[in-house]
Amino acid sequence: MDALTLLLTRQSCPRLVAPAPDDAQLKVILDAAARVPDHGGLAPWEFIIATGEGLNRLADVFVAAATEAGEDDDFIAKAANMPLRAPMVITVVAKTRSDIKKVPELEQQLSAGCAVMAMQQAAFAQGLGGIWRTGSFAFDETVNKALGLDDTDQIVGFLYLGTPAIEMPLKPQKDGSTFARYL
Ligand SMILES: Cc1cc2nc3c(=O)[nH]c(=O)nc-3n(C[C@H](O)[C@H](O)[C@H](O)COP(=O)(O)O)c2cc1C
Repeated sequence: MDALTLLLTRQSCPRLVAPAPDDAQLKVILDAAARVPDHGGLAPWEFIIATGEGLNRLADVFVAAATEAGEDDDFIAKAANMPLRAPMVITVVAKTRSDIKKVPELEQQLSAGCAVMAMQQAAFAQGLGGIWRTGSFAFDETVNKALGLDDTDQIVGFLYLGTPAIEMPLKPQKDGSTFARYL
């Protein structure tokens, strides 16, 4: 797939099944993430890969967080199933530093966000599917602790990856110029 076709046809796929990205595909996905714009070369990211049993461990983390938050049984049951909606989930964490004056933390989080997008694009370009999700567990102290994150870390996405279960019709193209203006 050429670069412009990728940029102009990328879309999310919420229905994902096995197989997960294989080792070679995953390497491309992670290398694409490590290639994103990164002010100051801080590499302010961490990619936590869950597949196989790891998905059950992530489900346990979500259940613990939902329980701790006092959610009802329906939500807890939903939480237990969330990571099982794909054969691989990569939790992308912005590991920001506040002591670097020339690189505000927002820029570091944006770089981590770019990493999510780069990974989704790298998956898509290899014929895989993916969807970037967040939800309350991206902003949850219990989840952060269970994943061994620091207080200053911020989860910017759970990237669900796998093989598209269905062929997604191409969404209509939005006209980008409608969001633009000249100064
Ligand atoms: C930061 C961020 C968080 C998101 N969180 C969710 C989410 O929790 N659940 C969801 O269904 N979609 C979420 N989305 C939207 C999907 O990733 C996706 O972009 C959307 O379904 C539109 O599909 P498209 O990418 O094919 O245009 C999020 C997108 C972004 C950028």
